[in-house]
Amino acid sequence: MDVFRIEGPVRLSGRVAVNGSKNAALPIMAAAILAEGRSSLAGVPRLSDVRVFGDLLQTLGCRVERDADGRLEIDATVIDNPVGDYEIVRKMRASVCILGPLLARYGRAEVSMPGGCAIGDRPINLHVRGLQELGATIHLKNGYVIAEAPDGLRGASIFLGGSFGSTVLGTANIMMAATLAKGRTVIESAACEPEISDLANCLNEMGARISGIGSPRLAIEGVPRLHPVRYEVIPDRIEAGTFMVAAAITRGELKLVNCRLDDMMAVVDKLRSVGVAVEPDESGCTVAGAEHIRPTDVTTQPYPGFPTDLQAQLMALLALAEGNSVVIEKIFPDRFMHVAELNRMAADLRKEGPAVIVAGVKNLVAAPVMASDLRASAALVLAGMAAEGTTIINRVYHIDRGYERIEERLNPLGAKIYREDTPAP
Ligand SMILES: CC(=O)N[C@H]1[C@@H](OP(=O)(O)OP(=O)(O)OC[C@H]2O[C@@H](n3ccc(=O)[nH]c3=O)[C@H](O)[C@@H]2O)O[C@H](CO)[C@@H](O)[C@@H]1O
Ligand SMILES: C=C(OP(=O)(O)O)C(=O)O
Repeated sequence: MDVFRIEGPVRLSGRVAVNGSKNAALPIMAAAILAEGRSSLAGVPRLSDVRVFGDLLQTLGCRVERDADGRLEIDATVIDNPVGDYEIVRKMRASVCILGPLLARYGRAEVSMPGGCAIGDRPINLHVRGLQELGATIHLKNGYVIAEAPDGLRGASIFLGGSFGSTVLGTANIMMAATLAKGRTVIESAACEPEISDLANCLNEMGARISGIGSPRLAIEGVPRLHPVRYEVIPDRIEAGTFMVAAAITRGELKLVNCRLDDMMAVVDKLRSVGVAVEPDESGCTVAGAEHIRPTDVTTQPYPGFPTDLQAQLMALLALAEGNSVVIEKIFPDRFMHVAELNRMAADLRKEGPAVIVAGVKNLVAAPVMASDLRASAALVLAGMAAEGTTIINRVYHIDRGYERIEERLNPLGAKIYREDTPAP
């Protein structure tokens, strides 16, 4: 099993290109199911989540391969096994978004319930209810969601709100299903995340008729069929945010290219408020750390608020601020697995329900730590680059889910991150 050995502290400088977005690419890969034929996607990052999703599509009957230019080609001419197998689906939450497209194209889908994971409870009740409102019958058998619509789906008005805001993948699932439904669907309280807008734009390129893109009210006029697409996914705003914090926590300076600051207003605003300089330019921005980081309060929220997927990384930075900060997690109130690990590195963090009080310390100190989930692992890499000494991060397969060979991208900028193989215990 791979571990990271990180030597710190370092100061990063240089230019780094942000990859295509994982959380846009995965639902867009699912959208390829909706059209008979071969779709071609650019900007799909080479991540373990993408490989797993490709394996899932292949089990359905699709052919998935990279072409010579690195585009991901998905041939969905044949879908002959509309089953999302437990062994694959359990690895990744996004697998659940094959449910809507399979149901719409094939009239039936059996998809294993995605398990809970280290970031807390992750129900799919809103996905199920939305699909039922489109006319599907749904029941649970042996841990599988069995969804059927032999006579097709029909448009409906669907409300997707909850106390936490909306559901991102739930919006994706229902929007995809509705593209082939008879009549008009309106999704109220739809997720407004840029990844949902990217999916909607891709679906429209496939012949769908979706309006209200980027707003909480999506209207979808059903069409009889969609066609395959050539499409390029948007840059990953979470990877970009992670690189921004990397510049800040190492008091370095990074130029980010392929970065859409317009998708990151809350992040940029928060970083500026603690003293980090973010200067936009034609292809992205330059981010420069400060010798002194100011404390702040931050609450994670649905887009356009501060994203939960950057909460752990920001907390690593605030651990070094001059004073006390408060981090409140409103989307996944238990998403704090990084707290104990950062404390092992001499941070001073105290969890109080869905909040963490961060008492800034002068220095972090290297330690052996455990990666528990994707963004918690990213926070540990960031902390490791700032800490004095040798940090060992176990279970780095979590970080490979969402960051492509992160050590090979940070080391040319001055990081000292070494991937080492340790025998399983
Ligand atoms: C692959 C992908 O894109 N994952 C992202 C997606 O996850 P995902 O789409 O799974 O997250 P959701 O937006 O669905 O979850 C938001 C909140 O809604 C609740 N909920 C969700 C569905 C449901 O049927 N019932 C329900 O109660 C969840 O428990 C959570 O409290 O959005 C999250 C919130 O921005 C991000 O952290 C994840 O990185
Ligand atoms: C939580 C994440 O992904 P997933 O929803 O696939 O677990 C993430 O990208 O931060």
